[in-house]
Amino acid sequence: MLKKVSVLVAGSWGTALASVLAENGRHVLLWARSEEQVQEINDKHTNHRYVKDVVLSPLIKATSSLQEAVEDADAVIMVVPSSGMRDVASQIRPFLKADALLIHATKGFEAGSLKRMSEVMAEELPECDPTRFVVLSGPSHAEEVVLKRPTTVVVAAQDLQAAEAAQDLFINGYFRVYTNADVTGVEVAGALKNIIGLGAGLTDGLNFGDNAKAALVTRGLAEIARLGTAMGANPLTFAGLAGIGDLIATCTSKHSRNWRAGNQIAQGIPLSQVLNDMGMVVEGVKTTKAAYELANRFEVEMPITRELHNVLFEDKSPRLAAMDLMGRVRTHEMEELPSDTLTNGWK
Ligand SMILES: NC(=O)C1=CN([C@@H]2O[C@H](COP(=O)(O)OP(=O)(O)OC[C@H]3O[C@@H](n4cnc5c(N)ncnc54)[C@H](O)[C@@H]3O)[C@@H](O)[C@H]2O)C=CC1
Ligand SMILES: O=C(CO)COP(=O)(O)O
Repeated sequence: MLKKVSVLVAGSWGTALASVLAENGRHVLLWARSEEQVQEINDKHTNHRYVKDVVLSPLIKATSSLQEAVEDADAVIMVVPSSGMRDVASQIRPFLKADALLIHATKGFEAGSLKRMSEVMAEELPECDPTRFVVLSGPSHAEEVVLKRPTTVVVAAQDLQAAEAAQDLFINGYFRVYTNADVTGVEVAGALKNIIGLGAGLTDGLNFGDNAKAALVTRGLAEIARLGTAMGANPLTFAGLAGIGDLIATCTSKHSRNWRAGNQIAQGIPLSQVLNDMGMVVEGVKTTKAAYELANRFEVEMPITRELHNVLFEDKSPRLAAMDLMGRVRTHEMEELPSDTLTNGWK
């Protein structure tokens, strides 16, 4: 029985996941970095900056002490931005029980090392069994989850019992949780969909229309699956919730910070201002850089990622990037399949 459950940290997604746990009758300890936020959550049962107009369950209590949050916890849910994962994982190491169920719901890679979040956790938490690390991902905007709108996610772990323990912890009538064994695929899909979400915001901002967005999502999925497979993922994972599911949610929703960032860039607003004004994490920007580097490392063709990289970091005009994408050398739709499969049907 998982008695003490903690969520790190009290941003949008951490607060939404804490709400699901509270709905399931769990007492949740939510780590917040500022005393003001702790007081707001404990006294007013709100977390206004991150989840507007929502009254939180009294079962959610906040603390600013990582030690208090993690000590004796049976399950710890890590929902820090990817840029903070290593630091927070190293800080909790002295307090974390080695057999605690460790779940992360972060969508990104570590900048520089290009490591997946579970790899970063494994390095910083060597006492814990990495086969029991769980990643939770899928189409799930915090804004809808706190309103108890029907949502589906996937939890992946190498160890089936760990995945099922995470499934038991979160599943309820509005939050349906599926299991999967493909940790790499679920992590890669969750991180890379944000790049395409940014691209969808750009596409919509440039009024390119529905055909262009459908193309972006479909060809985006193709390059996500290409890199993911090269990194060891099961290609089928990309047809699931963490793959096409989250692409649909991110590319079609105005809740998406990545979509909104892309949309603002299309209006000519500088990236630094977009990020500053958002006041919340836009993982897709750093992930575009990481994926561009991963594509080079694994020698995988990722044209959308490359063009977006050039728009974000090389000052390329989004219209020129779109023209260059459309003008690429002609190719087969399933170019990554073995050549005998490609010619099949034409013989
Ligand atoms: N918001 C959403 O709907 C969803 C978000 N996610 C993912 O969850 C992760 C967190 O995102 P959100 O909660 O949405 O972000 P957010 O911007 O709403 O909140 C971020 C939180 O992280 C804290 N923080 C920032 N830097 C930190 C650091 N270095 N160390 C510790 N804490 C730090 C902030 O104080 C804030 O509480 C991201 O990887 C995101 O992609 C995943 C699914 C849904
Ligand atoms: O991951 C998300 C929905 O599944 C949230 O997307 P954004 O970070 O773009 O808001």
